[in-house]
Amino acid sequence: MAASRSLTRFWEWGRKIICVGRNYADHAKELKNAVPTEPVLFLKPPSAYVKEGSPILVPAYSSNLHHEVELGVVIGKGGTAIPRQSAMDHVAGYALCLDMTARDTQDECKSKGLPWTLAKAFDTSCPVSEFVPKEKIPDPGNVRIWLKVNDQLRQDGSTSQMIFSIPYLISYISEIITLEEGDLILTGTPKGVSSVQEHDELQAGIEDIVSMTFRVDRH
Ligand SMILES: CC(=O)CC(=O)C(=O)O
Ligand SMILES: [Mg+2]
Repeated sequence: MAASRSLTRFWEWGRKIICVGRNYADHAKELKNAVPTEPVLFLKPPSAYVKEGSPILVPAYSSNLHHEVELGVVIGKGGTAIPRQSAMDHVAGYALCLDMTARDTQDECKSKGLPWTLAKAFDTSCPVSEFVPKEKIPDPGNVRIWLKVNDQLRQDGSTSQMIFSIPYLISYISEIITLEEGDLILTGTPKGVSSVQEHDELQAGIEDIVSMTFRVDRH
């Protein structure tokens, strides 16, 4: 008999990680990107997951690895073309996530018109916290997410600043990509992204609901 799986360990399910870019106007502006009128989507593979206790690895080809703290939405019930009105019924819970980004590689990909895979999808590019059940965040559209590097606050934003709301994103994404139980949606980062170096310590949290700590290492 197959062992039953629990969404509290969603990162073990091997499901999709769907990321939304430029969902905060202040971050789009700090990188001199246009504020989008439609969600910008990209993917990470499940091999991008890393949990506390293991390091975030700087890819050998990058010398400018950035942190991006983001609220992650864990899908509990799959669907295609999910209406916005019932989108939150598909959410099992949340996780605090980092969308680690090789910014120098991303800039090069952008200038050559190439996809962002090398910049965004490498092993350990998606550090995640423990699973946060839905009931613990009654209003995911208005929570503080923050990140410190070596005890210095770098990112401190509220999900109320998102351009596209969580129900809108679930509905929009599911029109294009069928959502499955165990999928994770990264909802974009607020301003304050910056470089991390080998041996840095990253601490991040969703208010005082959940926090996590990671060390940075080199391949
Ligand atoms: C410019 C980016 O890397 C977009 C992104 O991931 C974001 O969160 O915004
Ligand atoms: Mg991001």
